[in-house]
Amino acid sequence: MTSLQKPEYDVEALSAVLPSAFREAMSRLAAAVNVVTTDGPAGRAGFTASAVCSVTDEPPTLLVCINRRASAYPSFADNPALCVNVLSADHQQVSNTFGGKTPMAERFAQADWTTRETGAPVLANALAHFECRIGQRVAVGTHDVLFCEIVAMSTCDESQCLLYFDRQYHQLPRLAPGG
Ligand SMILES: NC(=O)c1ccc[n+]([C@@H]2O[C@H](COP(=O)([O-])OP(=O)(O)OC[C@H]3O[C@@H](n4cnc5c(N)ncnc54)[C@H](O)[C@@H]3O)[C@@H](O)[C@H]2O)c1
Ligand SMILES: Cc1cc2c(cc1C)N(C[C@H](O)[C@H](O)[C@H](O)COP(=O)(O)O)c1[nH]c(=O)[nH]c(=O)c1N2
Repeated sequence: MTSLQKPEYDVEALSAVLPSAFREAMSRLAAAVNVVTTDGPAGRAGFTASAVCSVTDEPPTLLVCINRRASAYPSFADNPALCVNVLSADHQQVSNTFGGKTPMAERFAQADWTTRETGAPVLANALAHFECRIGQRVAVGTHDVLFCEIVAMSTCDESQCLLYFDRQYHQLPRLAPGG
């Protein structure tokens, strides 16, 4: 299903909490950093996203939250597929470029890309990539939550993890098995 659904709770009541206080508290929630990409009839686009989460493994599904004001939004609104590229520690500059006010062509020129199952750009040397068909789209406040069914994946065991915590990037090393 691809229709936009209304949330079942009261967004007005939630907005009593100041956005600035919410962001301050959220800055303590360390998150993996991803570049989410799409291509198709509505054009190629990508943006840096920390709001990415596993939903269920039956069927394998994740969610992505995208601000409707983002320049990438029109492409994600109308294309049927996306790719979540999980960034490695080597991708900090890629994250900055896709998270800033940079034209799309310049963003993609920063790194090497391939296409596989869906046509959404797949980032070379990402820690993992999840190619997805976008299913339900739910509007919540300023963002759309995209529920994404996985159609292809890959992982890479060579690199360290890139984390965003306290408004700064951090590198998390891979431990030896059992370590
Ligand atoms: N979910 C998001 O949309 C999101 C997440 C992270 C960063 N950003 C954007 O990146 C820029 C730098 O962010 P920062 O972390 O350095 O400082 P910040 O103070 O803007 O954000 C702190 C934390 O609050 C959350 N957040 C920020 N903006 C949000 C939004 N519009 N909706 C929902 N959650 C939001 C994120 O968890 C973020 O890490 C800002 O423009 C911010 O809006 C957006
Ligand atoms: C570390 C980090 C994490 C996120 C972001 C930024 C950064 C630096 N941004 C913001 C998003 O990448 C940014 O708004 C756009 O790429 C730039 O906006 P324009 O494309 O110029 O409109 C962001 N935006 C969003 O809609 N959902 C998200 O989960 C995140 N997460």
